[in-house]
Amino acid sequence: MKPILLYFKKLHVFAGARLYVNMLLGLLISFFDSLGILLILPMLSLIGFADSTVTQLPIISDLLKPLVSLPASLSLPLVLGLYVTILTLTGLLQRNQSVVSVGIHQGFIRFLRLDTYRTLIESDWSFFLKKRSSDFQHILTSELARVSQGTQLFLSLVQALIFTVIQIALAFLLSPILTVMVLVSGLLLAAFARRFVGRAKQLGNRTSELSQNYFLGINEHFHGMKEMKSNRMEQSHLNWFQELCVRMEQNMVQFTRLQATTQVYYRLASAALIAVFVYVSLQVFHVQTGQMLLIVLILGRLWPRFSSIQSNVEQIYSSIPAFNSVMKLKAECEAARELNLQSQALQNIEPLPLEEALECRNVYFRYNRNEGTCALRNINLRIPSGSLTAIVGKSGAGKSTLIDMLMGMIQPERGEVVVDGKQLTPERLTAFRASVSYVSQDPFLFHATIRENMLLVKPEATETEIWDALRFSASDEFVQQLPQGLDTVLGDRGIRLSGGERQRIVLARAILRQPSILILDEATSALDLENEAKIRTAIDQLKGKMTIIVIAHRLSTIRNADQVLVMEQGELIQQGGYQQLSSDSKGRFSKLLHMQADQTLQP
Ligand SMILES: Nc1ncnc2c1ncn2[C@@H]1O[C@H](COP(=O)(O)OP(=O)(O)OP(=O)(O)O)[C@@H](O)[C@H]1O
Repeated sequence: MKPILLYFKKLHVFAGARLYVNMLLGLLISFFDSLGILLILPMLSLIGFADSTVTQLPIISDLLKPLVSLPASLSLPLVLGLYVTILTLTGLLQRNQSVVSVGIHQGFIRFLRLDTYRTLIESDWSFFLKKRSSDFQHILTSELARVSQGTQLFLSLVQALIFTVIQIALAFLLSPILTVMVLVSGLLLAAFARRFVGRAKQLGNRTSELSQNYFLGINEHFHGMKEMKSNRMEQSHLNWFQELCVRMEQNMVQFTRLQATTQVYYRLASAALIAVFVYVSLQVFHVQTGQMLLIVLILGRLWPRFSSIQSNVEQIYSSIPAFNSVMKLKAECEAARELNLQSQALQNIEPLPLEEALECRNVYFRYNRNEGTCALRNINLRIPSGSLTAIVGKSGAGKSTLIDMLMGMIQPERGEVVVDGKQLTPERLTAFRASVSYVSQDPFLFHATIRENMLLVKPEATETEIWDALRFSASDEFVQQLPQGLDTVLGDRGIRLSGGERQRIVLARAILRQPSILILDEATSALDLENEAKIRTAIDQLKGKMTIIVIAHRLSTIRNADQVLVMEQGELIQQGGYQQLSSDSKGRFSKLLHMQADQTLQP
């Protein structure tokens, strides 16, 4: 229950006074509902269906007192009118409560989604490296929906308890002994049903686990659709999917069976109890018929409440695993927090441009601190401001890791990253990141127009600035030829660009931001020679205006680099000017150059 109470506290903070208005409405509804029941007996008595003992009942006699002085022809219409008024009032209150309740519920879902998503994106990059993206999707969709449902159920549980307490109080006024008898039976039944609650939690755990697998599976399948189709793996994927769906179905059926079973127990118990109750009341306590009728009426309405409270509790317990997974994710995010998007200070942070040099001093890094292998080992380098630096090396040598380190996306385990002579501390990170533009190996564009994609990084950019950036990346011509030019929608249901075209648009977007440091991770690998040459020339022209760091597989593209860093197995094994390194025939760089030359010459 602890996680639920925590979320209920959040609900309390979120809804504030509305929560109490909602409860007050519930209280009034229960009160009028009870009043409606109480009026049934005077009505029956006035019509002549019940004996005179009814009118002597404790509360009923009070209710009837003002009516006694009236002529008989007036009292019945008055009671009937009162009855209709009470039911109408209850209906109106119920309507208002539904509106208030749905407002609280929907608002709370929005609040939870936003709160979880914000905490997620405030985490640092290392956190995302350790996690599966499908787990985020699972928590943000399925688990959050269960959390919000659980909170809603908790709210209705509180409501049902208020109703029950009022009805019990009413029954107690009419007959304390009988009410205590019913209550003791109810408590015994609840104690017996406890094991069902435990089972409900178990099934809830399984629901979480299965839906996590479901998200992971479909995510992988749709990402790898091309591999799946080209390798004829459709059948094995379908088999996996089918098996999981069957398990999910069985889990839900088991939960429904559990709920149905407890409901049957409650129904049987209520029938048995009412029978015992009527027998004992009449034979042992010699209760008056009118009183008997009224108590049965109240209890008849109370028992379904007991069983719905039980069903609520089972559902709440089955959603506890979802509460736990959201809370676990939030705790992990908070431990990895690098930003506070709600802080006012963040809005006023100015970019920190590179004035002198970006350096690594004795930097070590491991992705997994429990393993011995270092992705970066004893890295010492200096990248002067305004220079063009190329990082080369075999696949897996540590080039991308080094770039992540230079951008402050990951933190050194030992050593330090230094910007203009000062350590890149978490406090300076946001300002530093604001002056870096990065183009990855796998360029990403949103499903939106080209203009929207460009404006994301610089909302105030003018049309001329956008076209200048596109010209820089040699993409102006093909964008002009698109049906709607800059307003062409990209992505799934828009124009699909080739890999090279995407790279060029993303490069234009990076340039539009006018960064102090431009980082290109194989950003021209998908381009044809002609476009690559154009971009190379454009980048060369940027030398001196901004600091450029490129990872290049095609070594011919980095001839104009001021400095080349050669990586191998996480170490920086060579560094120097292009000419200097290529003339060192024993060095790793000249070997890489020869290997590429041989590959190019091969038929
Ligand atoms: N998220 C990660 N978790 C664990 N290990 C990782 C992760 N990313 C990279 N590595 C490991 O770190 C090492 C360096 O990887 P990195 O991606 O930096 O190499 P690279 O030189 O950029 O390779 P490529 O040219 O193929 O992109 C590799 O051994 C890789 O397996």
